[in-house]
Amino acid sequence: MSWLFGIRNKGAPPPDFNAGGDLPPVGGSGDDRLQQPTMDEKARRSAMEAYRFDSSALERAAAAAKELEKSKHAKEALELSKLQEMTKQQEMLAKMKEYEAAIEGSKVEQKRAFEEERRKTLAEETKQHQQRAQYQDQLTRKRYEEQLVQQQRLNEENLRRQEESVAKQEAMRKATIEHEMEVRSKLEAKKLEAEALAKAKADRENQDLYLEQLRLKAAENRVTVLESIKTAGTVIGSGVHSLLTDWDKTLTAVGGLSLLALGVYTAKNATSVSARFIEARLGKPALVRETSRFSLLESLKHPVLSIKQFQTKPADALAGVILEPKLEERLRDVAIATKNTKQNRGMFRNILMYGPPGTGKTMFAKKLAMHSGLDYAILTGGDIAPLGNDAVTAMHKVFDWASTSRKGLLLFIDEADAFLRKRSSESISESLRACLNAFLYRTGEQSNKFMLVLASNTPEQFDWAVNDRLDEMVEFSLPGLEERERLLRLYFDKFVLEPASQRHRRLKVEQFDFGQFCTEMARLTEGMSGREIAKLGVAWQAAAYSSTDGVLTRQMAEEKVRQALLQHSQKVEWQSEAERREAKSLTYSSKETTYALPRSSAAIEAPPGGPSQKKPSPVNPYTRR
Ligand SMILES: Nc1ncnc2c1ncn2[C@@H]1O[C@H](COP(=O)(O)OP(=O)(O)OP(=O)(O)O)[C@@H](O)[C@H]1O
Repeated sequence: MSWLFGIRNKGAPPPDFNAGGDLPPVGGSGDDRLQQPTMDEKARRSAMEAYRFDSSALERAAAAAKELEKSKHAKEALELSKLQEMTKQQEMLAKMKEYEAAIEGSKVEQKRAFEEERRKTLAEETKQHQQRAQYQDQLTRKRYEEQLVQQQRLNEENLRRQEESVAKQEAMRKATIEHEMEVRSKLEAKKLEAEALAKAKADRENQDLYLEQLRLKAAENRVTVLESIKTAGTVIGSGVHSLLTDWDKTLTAVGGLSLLALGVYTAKNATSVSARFIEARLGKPALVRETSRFSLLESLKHPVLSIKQFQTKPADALAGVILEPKLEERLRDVAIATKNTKQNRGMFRNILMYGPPGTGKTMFAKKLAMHSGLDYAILTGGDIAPLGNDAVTAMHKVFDWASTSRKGLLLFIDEADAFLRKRSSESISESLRACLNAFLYRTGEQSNKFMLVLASNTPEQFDWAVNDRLDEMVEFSLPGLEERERLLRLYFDKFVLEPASQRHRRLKVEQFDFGQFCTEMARLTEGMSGREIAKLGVAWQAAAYSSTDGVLTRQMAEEKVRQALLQHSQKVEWQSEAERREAKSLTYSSKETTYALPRSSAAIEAPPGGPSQKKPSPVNPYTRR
């Protein structure tokens, strides 16, 4: 029924206004479509449409009203339609409100955009202001700089003018002075000439007078000297006469003179003896580099160190020294013999320790001294040559000092070949020869005060007399595979594991098989000395400390070994070069206890296959495999 109130259902078909009309249908059948309307016809139809009135709707409305009147639900229908109308109106109102809100929103948006635009404009204006101000500032600066330049130019011009005028004045003044000097010198010359002439004239006139004066002065002088000699002779003569005639006086004079001479002589000798005594007991000789012996001066200088030295107890002579088992056995015998000698106050034996550097010679000598309850003193042969003529005195001082030791002294001379060379050798200087003689003199007899331990890398250079004084010769060779492994373990433990176990240290170690690692590295480090392996331990520690987290990884440790090997091969190359030049012995027999089997330099230079063959890779000639 909605169509009655002008509401048409979407699905309902539109009323057929053409039904029964005289207008032709718009669509039509296929035949009608063939007959297309003409243009006039179309115009006419549209004009008719404008004035046409549809009366069928009214008719239907009337019929419906009638029907409604008859219906008993007419009132409810009306109410319902009213309600529908109100609902629609409310919906329309809500939509209007929405539109209004949208309009308000758009106004706000418009205002915001406007404000944004205004802000941008303001910023742009400010920027332009700034640019203008900068530009003006630049202009002002430029102007100021130009003014400055102009001012400077003016100043320079003024200065130049002033300088010119000063130079002119100076030139004038100089010319005046020169003229004045010229005039004055001419006057002076004339004056001098006149004076000389006048003096010459006067001298000529007074010549006789001068000669007379000189003669008188000489006669007076002669008389005075003769008188003085006569008086002195009389006085001394009468003195000697009275001394000789009076016996008491003669005796007193002789006695007094003798006493005076004796006093001077005694004082001189007593001073030097007491000085030597004090020096021998209190101070250590300058040649001694390091000593465990107590000395008052040293203990005052290093009190803590001295107390520590007192507290150290005799330790095992081979503790921490890793050597070939046979050598260890031999050294242990040496240590026991030394200890017993000390205890029984026997005569000490002199030992020579030879072999490549860094194989533990010094280390063992120190431990030997401590083990036997002796003091030790370390000297270096290289310190003696620079002393020149004083070397002999210094050498005597060392032995004097050694002889005063109460505990007994192990005198360790490192690099002994530096001054104990063959006396026939040309390279030994006169003072070194004298020093060697002094050494030989002081070591000619066995001593129960000191034990002599010599260390050398080239013992074949020793003088025969030195060799004659040696009781035992021990060779220290480079560590073999087993010893290297033990050394690696020792220093890995000392420098890495031990610090890592201490909480306050920053050092840590990654978890890996340390034993396996040391075994592998021992195979790689062939030819390295004990010192080089000890340094490798320090390098591991340093690597850990230098890492960000303080952790030593296996990779880092391996890298350090690789670097140490590279450095080692480089050192060996240098060493062989130097030794070739000096034609020194390069090899030691590791098995025998004899030494000095010099190899000819040609043998080193030329590889077995002839000189044209490839140079052998640098292998340490001391290596024991
Ligand atoms: N056999 C070894 N066992 C343990 N450590 C060793 C050994 N050899 C060398 N070292 C280490 O190397 C360092 C130096 O050794 P040492 O001074 O005893 O060598 P050296 O043979 O006297 O050398 P040089 O001939 O150059 O004086 C020692 O402090 C020690 O850390």
